[in-house]
Amino acid sequence: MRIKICGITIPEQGVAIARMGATALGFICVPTSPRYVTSAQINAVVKDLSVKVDRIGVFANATVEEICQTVAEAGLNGVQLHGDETEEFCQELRQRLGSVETIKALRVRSQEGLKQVEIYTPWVDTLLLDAYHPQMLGGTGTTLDWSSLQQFHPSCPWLLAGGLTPDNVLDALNQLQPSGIDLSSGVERSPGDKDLDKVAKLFEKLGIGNR
Ligand SMILES: O=C(O)c1ccccc1N[C@@H]1O[C@H](COP(=O)(O)O)[C@@H](O)[C@H]1O
Repeated sequence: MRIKICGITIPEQGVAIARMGATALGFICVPTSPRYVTSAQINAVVKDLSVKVDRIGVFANATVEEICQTVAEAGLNGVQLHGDETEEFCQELRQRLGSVETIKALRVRSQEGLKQVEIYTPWVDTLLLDAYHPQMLGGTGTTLDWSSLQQFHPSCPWLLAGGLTPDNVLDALNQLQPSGIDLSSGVERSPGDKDLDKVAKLFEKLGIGNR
């Protein structure tokens, strides 16, 4: 199962989290976020990584040009679109990015919102479900109603996000079988400052040892 730890801002923490067993590190490229990092800051993390780990940039309503520039500058191999990007936008971006993974995040407000899923699947590699929050785009710590997702079986891989913590992750995984999980605020001391004890507890709960 993929395990993405998102909102990395501090190089030593990114390196430690990758060693603990994360399969992906997420970098918030949304300027309004308290977890925002520049390409130079992402490079400072990526250059010290000694294990293979995906490097995902999180964008919201950025332009294709802005995303492609950051991907090239920061050495990302995946992008997560967390805003109101249309399926046409995903199609254009995917053509431009070639082998870089495209992940479309859907902020689920109701069962009705899940109907959007099939319009995106032809144009993205992976879907991500996050909880809807009226004021914030992401990193909210709000959980989805997992029981309502038990029939969610999209035709492409998907990541479960939204308010996951070391304490509730097994509960979520007992109800759902996502291709991966994505945690941010649930393993933090404060926005962008990861709590390595919480991250270690997460991997312990998942039965994953250091790499
Ligand atoms: O984390 C942020 O600040 C952020 C800002 C803008 C878009 C997405 C953001 N984070 C994403 O939110 C989800 C879930 O976070 P949490 O576990 O509920 O704290 C995750 O996919 C992050 O990539």
